[in-house]
Amino acid sequence: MSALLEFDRLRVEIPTPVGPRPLLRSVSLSVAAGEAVGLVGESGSGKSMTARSVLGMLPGGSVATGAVRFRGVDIGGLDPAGLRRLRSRDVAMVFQDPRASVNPVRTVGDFLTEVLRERGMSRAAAREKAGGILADIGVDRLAHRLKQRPYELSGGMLQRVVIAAALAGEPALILADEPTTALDVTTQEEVVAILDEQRRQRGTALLFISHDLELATAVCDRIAVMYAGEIVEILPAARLHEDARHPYTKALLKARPGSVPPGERLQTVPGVPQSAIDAPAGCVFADRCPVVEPLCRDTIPVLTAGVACHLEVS
Ligand SMILES: Nc1ncnc2c1ncn2[C@@H]1O[C@H](COP(=O)(O)OP(=O)(O)OP(=O)(O)O)[C@@H](O)[C@H]1O
Repeated sequence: MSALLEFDRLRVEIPTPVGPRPLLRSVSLSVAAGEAVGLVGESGSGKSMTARSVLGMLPGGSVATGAVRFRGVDIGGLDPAGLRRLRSRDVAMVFQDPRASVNPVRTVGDFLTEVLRERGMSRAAAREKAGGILADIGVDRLAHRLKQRPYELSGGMLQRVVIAAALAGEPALILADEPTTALDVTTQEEVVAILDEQRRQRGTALLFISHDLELATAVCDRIAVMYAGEIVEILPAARLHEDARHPYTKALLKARPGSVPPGERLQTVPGVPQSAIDAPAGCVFADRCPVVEPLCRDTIPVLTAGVACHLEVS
């Protein structure tokens, strides 16, 4: 299966007064056409940075090495027109806060038809197509909705509109960065179900960023576990519980709310989450790992057969 999207030892550094420091240490991951991959890990591990790198949205002054390839083309080598084309045609992004994605004073109809109009579709045809997608995802009173402005919609309804806009452009890939974290639990489930169903029907690939392992497992084919700027394990979502080998993945699984009987104290991953910038020289997880060995402290384990752990590679 050839990759639609491929991160090849992507490293991102920012300048600091004490010299360049990493935000991503080395990210290698591929997403096939139509595949859904979940990127999970604690806050600061670099999930958003990884997704943003696909659209060339890295912090100013940062330097990226390695490569991010879309359909085999290195995104780092695209000119501004190529990057615009990638953003408007091939890859759509859905962020955590839907209100940050929309212009507050424009109507839902204008927001939904923008990409289609840019591609030369007539206003009437674009409205019909946008309305059709809204209907597909269960939005009622279409004519009324198209005239509404973002502040008139609930967070859940607005995130549905943002997902509809992403789908309207018929991208090959959707990057969804914690798309339901800002919503209440029931709405979260509905919005995730819509994203899951619609992208399956259309054969759209998905990079689904979440700190919620259960949610990612429910909608993804594979799960990539990220820690301090590196992918430490990649495995099929259906085998996550049985096949997890990395000590960090195992710790995350134990820290899930459903992993302890009701009333018992929830386990946490011992220690504090680290970013790439303060990760140790060897294995990124060495400082918190319950089975750390001397080798782990100074030698970086390479991601081999889906896991980056010295104890798993002999
Ligand atoms: N604009 C920026 N300039 C400098 N450092 C940044 C910038 N944005 C993020 N970082 C740092 O890069 C690292 C990775 O951040 P990122 O937002 O990708 O993590 P994350 O895993 O998505 O976390 P969260 O779940 O909290 O969103 C963090 O240490 C963060 O502080």
